[in-house]
Amino acid sequence: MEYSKDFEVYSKPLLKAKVLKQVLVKHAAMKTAEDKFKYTQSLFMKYKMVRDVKYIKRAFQCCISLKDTKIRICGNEQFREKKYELAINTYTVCLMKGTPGTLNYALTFANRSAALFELSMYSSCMTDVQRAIDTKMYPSELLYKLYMRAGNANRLMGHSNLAKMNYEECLKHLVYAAMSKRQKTAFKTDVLNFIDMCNNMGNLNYLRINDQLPELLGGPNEQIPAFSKFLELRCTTNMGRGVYTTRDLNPGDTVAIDSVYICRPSLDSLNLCCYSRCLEVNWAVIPCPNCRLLVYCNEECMQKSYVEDAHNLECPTLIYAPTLPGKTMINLLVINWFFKAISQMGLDKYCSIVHDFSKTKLDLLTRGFNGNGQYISDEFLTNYSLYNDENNISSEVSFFFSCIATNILHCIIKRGMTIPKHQIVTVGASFLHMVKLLSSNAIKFRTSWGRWEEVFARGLYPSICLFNHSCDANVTSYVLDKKTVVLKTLQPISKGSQLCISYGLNFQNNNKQWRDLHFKNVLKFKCLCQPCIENWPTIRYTPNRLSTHYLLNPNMAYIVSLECKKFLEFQNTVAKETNFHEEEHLTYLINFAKFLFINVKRPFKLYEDCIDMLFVAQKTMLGVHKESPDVKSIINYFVRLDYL
Ligand SMILES: C[S@@+](CC[C@H](N)C(=O)[O-])C[C@H]1O[C@@H](n2cnc3c(N)ncnc32)[C@H](O)[C@@H]1O
Repeated sequence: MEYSKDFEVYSKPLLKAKVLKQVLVKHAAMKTAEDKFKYTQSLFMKYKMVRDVKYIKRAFQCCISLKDTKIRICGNEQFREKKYELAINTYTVCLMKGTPGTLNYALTFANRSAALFELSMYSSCMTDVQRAIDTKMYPSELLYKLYMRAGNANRLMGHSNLAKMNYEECLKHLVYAAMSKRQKTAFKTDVLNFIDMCNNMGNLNYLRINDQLPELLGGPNEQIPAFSKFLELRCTTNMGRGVYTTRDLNPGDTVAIDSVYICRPSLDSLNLCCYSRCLEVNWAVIPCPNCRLLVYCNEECMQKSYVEDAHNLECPTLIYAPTLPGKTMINLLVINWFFKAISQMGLDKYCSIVHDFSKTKLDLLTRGFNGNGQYISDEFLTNYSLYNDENNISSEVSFFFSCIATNILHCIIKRGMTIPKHQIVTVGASFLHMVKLLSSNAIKFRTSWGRWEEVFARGLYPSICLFNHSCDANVTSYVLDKKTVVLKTLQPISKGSQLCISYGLNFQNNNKQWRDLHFKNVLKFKCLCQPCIENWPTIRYTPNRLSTHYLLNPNMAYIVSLECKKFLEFQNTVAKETNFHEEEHLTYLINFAKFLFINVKRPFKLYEDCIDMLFVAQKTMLGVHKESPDVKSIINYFVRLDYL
């Protein structure tokens, strides 16, 4: 089983009592979530299955058991070894462990600013310099260094006036520096040279490209405002609901823009602001001083998250989150979802809504729509009614999910929340529903740093969840910022066809055998897309040369071969240019894709190549690479979104 290691926590006492088998059978036979929860709760009491260990250390933080000053020293060593990313994270851990307003806190901000500077993250560096100064604890004999760093950061960002002010402050504080007269004179000369440089360079302002959201094709859909007006939901017996188009679509059309409902980071990720309306990647974060687990860009994001994300309510429970069995991000999402919901509607209303939901049999095409017939991404019931693949999970996983739900509820109560007796089962059953729903619907954000990849957050986007998967996706997602995902068509799509995204697998790179295995083990459904049904070869085995075999219309042979030759030239020349993502190239790629779409049979190598190029070109046009105001960030941060 996928969760076997974690499952042991709960299965061990049952195995010891020789009852596991019958428990699984009995649990599987129960029809409702409420019955499953009640039964699991009774087992928890009888066999003492609760897991409520406060976290001792987080996976990433080998040094968390050290005192905060020692952690900073550890960061300094990593800095000296030029492991700047690691050093930044170690300093962040030090802030989590430390006490605001102390000397060590001030020094940590200052040291982190130095590492940020080395990675050319100048605006984050400036933020930390300012924080170090604001503590008023930073040693006065070292202040000149901070101002020098601030001057350099501002100068390199093109803010010459600000840089000059920093350099002047630096000179003022140089008198307190513990260095010889000669050293001071040499240092002063350097600073004056920098001031001269600032005088000659003027004041640059970096442009942030494409900050605006693209517009939905034809405007928003009346029923599902996150969709273009040309999309509709339809239901089929083998795929359930799916998204279809009511007119022909071109590659590049914006068909959906969805906002995150809830999102939670991996606890090993120390660079993502946890405020759900921000979710920016930020290397100069501050931790929540209470749970010391979630981090934020600044005080403002933290305060907003306390109120809007109900972090003030969930915070005490989070102390158990890292040691709870199961997938930590899913557990965090359940906790966050519950507290967000009760902060908006109160516990009584919450219980009445989830109870009614469990008793009502909903039509597939109307579930999730509110009383006005609309499907709204940030409404509770829209999300709570998402597809739940409970029929596809094994009896072990199903019981394991019940255990997680029971354990989360136990932790919440243990940390001080009062839930009246008559509501306990309703709340517990709702947790079970959420665990299942989130396990199959919460989208993963991955980053790649060179070859290394990590899932750094998971979030729920209810409108994107309506799209089915294809190993030949004709729609792709672009994560503008983590709170907004834009879906654009990647291929021509004929009127009446289904729009599909990729859940992380494609026929080009993954052969059918490999895909089948992943569908069975991870995604838990049998894929019914065209490449799977027709067993398309991977791109490696798709010949490059045009033959009559590929032509849909033999009369077009000459023109098709001419256009293919032109495309090969385009590939060769444009790939060598650095500015190939310009609008005219995008238009050329769109037209070539449309031309091949009606004239050749797939899979066809040049068509697939063209779609690959379109993906990159669209991404650049959307400015997805901009990521942070640190223009020259050397870390090529990249976000990919999938379910796998
Ligand atoms: C996120 S939901 C997609 C929307 C869902 N069809 C609904 O009715 O709400 C994912 C589920 O849709 C179904 N599905 C998606 N893509 C499929 C495919 N290519 N073949 C078969 N079933 C698919 C599977 O049951 C899968 O677990």
